[in-house]
Amino acid sequence: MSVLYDRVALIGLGLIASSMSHAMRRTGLTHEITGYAKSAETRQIARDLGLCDRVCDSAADAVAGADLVVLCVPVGAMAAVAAEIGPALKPGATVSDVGSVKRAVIDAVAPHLPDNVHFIPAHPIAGTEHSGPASGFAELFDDRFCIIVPVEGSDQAAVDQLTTLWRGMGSEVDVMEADHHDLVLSVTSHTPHLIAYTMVGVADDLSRVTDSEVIKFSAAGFRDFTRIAASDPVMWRDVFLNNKQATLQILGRFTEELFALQRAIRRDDGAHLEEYFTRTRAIRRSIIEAGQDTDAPDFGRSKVPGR
Ligand SMILES: NC(=O)c1ccc[n+]([C@@H]2O[C@H](COP(=O)([O-])OP(=O)(O)OC[C@H]3O[C@@H](n4cnc5c(N)ncnc54)[C@H](O)[C@@H]3O)[C@@H](O)[C@H]2O)c1
Ligand SMILES: O=C(O)C(=O)C[C@]1(C(=O)O)C=C[C@@H](O)C=C1
Repeated sequence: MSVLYDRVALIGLGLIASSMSHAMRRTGLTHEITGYAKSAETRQIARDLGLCDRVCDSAADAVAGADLVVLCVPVGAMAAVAAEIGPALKPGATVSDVGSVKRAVIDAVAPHLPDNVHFIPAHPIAGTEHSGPASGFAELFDDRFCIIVPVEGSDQAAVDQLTTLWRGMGSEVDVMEADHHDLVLSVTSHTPHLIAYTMVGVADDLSRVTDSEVIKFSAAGFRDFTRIAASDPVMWRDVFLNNKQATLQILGRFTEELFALQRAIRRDDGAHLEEYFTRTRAIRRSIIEAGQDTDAPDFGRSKVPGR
């Protein structure tokens, strides 16, 4: 594949940025990668790993002269980063992000960007429970979706170039409107994470009662929950605070269904339970048939070499 952007700046050097760096280098999508992260410790780890061609000590230095700038920081940090880089951006550059929430990121970032850059938000639907500069790997985005969320007036040529980059990193690209993205992701990603956090929290409370039998005898279902609930606390705090409306809407639906199942159990209503579980089993099967279940059969992706 040929070079798509001469210089790419990655702001925030965690799981997603480090995976992007590996994925871009895998097929030579850029000549130079610069990077910046808030903590000096992270910047040093990134230097030791050779994650970027240059790790800079300020975000403004990292973006100077970059043709593509990708904000890879927690959603709650996007506004401050955009304010810092705004005056240093190269005219004509594309600014994108990888935040898990789109409407709040657009509202936070857009006001800080000059008119002469292209702002094209994006969200790779790929991740793991690990974080930090050492957690990335080149295959993270392979056969996963990346959703591009063009804003009003987005330049089509710039959108096409970013689409080609994500395809070059292994992803399939789809386009969505921001509010729709946030509702869909609250169903498929955000609320499931909250439920996993809750279930593991309940088990942790219980383990004090049962003298850690919950941990000792944890079955496959619970282990899957623990993987999800090990995800980065700051990232997920920011996801929920910035996708409040959709999360509360889906949680409302979730608790209604939970109460209905609770009532079915109390009333010995086996028919309701069996009908419900038959319906949900069909969803799992349709995901597998659509080829979206790239994680099965292990627990997540913890067996990927080097992680
Ligand atoms: N982890 C996932 O599964 C996943 C998947 C898709 C998208 N995302 C999104 O990608 C973004 C990054 O997530 P990640 O998993 O790579 O997180 P991470 O915790 O691995 O990395 C975040 C990085 O941002 C840096 N950072 C934090 N605040 C900063 C600031 N103010 N200025 C500069 N750097 C700062 C941290 O030092 C760290 O290097 C988030 O917005 C997240 O919602 C995550
Ligand atoms: O596999 C995981 O660990 C993930 O949770 C990744 C996952 C998700 O699928 O929900 C999490 C957050 C994102 O924004 C995108 C992907």
